[in-house]
Amino acid sequence: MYKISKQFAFSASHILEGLSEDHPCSRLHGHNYIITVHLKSETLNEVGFVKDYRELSIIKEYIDNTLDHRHLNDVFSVNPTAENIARELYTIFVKEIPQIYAVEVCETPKTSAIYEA
Ligand SMILES: Nc1nc2c(c(=O)[nH]1)N=C([C@H](O)[C@H](O)COP(=O)(O)OP(=O)(O)OP(=O)(O)O)CN2
Ligand SMILES: [Zn+2]
Repeated sequence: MYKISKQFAFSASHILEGLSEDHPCSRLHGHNYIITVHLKSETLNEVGFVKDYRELSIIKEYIDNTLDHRHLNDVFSVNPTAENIARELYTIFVKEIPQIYAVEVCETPKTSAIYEA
């Protein structure tokens, strides 16, 4: 099995619902998000790629147009936790790029949430 990944970055704000009032994440705040998209394939194409990294530009377009410098509570119909964002993005991206098997969302350099199909 071959596995590749590519990272994308965006900045956005959010408020997490359902937390106690004294939880800092219940207040408006922002992150410099890093999204890692993971792809896998049992075979390579004629060039030797799972998929050309450059063909992942549709993900960058989606992130730039839909997520960057947005308030994520306005973008997603679910609470914008890292876990929920990872699953939502997986569901959107896999329709265009079926080799995607997981999406990882990092809100800080120390935290990571992965949704894997
Ligand atoms: N399982 C999850 N836990 C938390 C999420 C999440 O999406 N999933 N989100 C948050 C906050 O939005 C934000 O990520 C803050 O996280 P935290 O680790 O508390 O960030 P800090 O930089 O403040 O952490 P330090 O420990 O002070 O470095 C919270 N939890
Ligand atoms: Zn947060």
